[in-house]
Amino acid sequence: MYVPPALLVIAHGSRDPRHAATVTALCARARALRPGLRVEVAFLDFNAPDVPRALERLAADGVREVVALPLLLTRAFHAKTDIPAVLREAGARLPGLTVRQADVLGPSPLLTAALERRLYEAGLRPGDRRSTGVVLASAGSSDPEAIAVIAEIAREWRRTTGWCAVRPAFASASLPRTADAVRALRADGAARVAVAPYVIAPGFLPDRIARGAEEAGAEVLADVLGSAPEVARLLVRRYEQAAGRAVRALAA
Ligand SMILES: C[C@@]1(CC(=O)O)c2cc3[nH]c(cc4nc(cc5[nH]c(cc(n2)[C@H]1CCC(=O)O)[C@@](C)(CC(=O)O)[C@@H]5CCC(=O)O)C(CC(=O)O)=C4CCC(=O)O)c(CCC(=O)O)c3CC(=O)O
Ligand SMILES: [Co+2]
Repeated sequence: MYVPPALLVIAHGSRDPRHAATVTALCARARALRPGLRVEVAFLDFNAPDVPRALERLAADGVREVVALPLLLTRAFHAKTDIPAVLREAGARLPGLTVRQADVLGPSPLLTAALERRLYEAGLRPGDRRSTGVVLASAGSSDPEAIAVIAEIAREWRRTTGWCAVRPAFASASLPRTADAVRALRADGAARVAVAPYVIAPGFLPDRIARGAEEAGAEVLADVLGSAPEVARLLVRRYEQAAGRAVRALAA
């Protein structure tokens, strides 16, 4: 009988307890979309279980195949270096287990849809589009590829949906900060500025984004992506893309 690979969602982790609570809620939503699929969570830092412990548990339960899905929006340090190293190391100690790393979540039209959902929940209306400048406020990275992708998402979002302007901002490692992007949008002539945090869960960096929005007087601050239904669907999609590759690899 074909048993689909288990899904191990690998989240960043945070000292802020809202982070793990949000990740847990998101995974519950993904589980509800695929009853029968085993979905577990592990954290890179700050929260338990860590990735080796979660893989040990799966192996102990007789699981043979795992899709490890980075709960990350960009292919940067954590996705390119950190997670592959952790998986290699843990996998070497669990020879009965095959672990495949799925692609990161972004970019995806589902994420843009979730950003729009959060903006409307925060009070924007469809008629506000042409007079509203939006800050795409990401966590930031020292990886230039990730920064370039965020800038491209901002351009594409503006082009396809008709916001007055969309500017990227970064909460760590890279510039501009949220407050600078809010001021730049005002200088562009936006009548109203909305900050859309492009992050998964509340925590240290999202709080920094919120402070920047407040400091520069943004009219609207959207919630984080969190357990938006579009994000839960995207988890399942990235799992299926990686699991499909696994099935083809077995057949070859
Ligand atoms: C490597 C680095 C930047 C660099 O230098 O490249 C970087 C990279 C990335 N972090 C990402 C995400 C998150 N980072 C945090 C938290 C912290 N991140 C911090 C630092 C650094 N993070 C730089 C190392 C500097 C160094 O220490 O050498 C901390 C320690 C301190 C600080 O920022 O000052 C602070 C802990 C604060 C504390 O102590 O509590 C949280 C949780 C939270 O915010 O609470 C989330 C989840 C947000 C969410 O929910 O989405 C992503 C996005 C991945 C994606 O989704 O794409 C990338 C990009 C990537 O992978 O590169
Ligand atoms: Co970080």
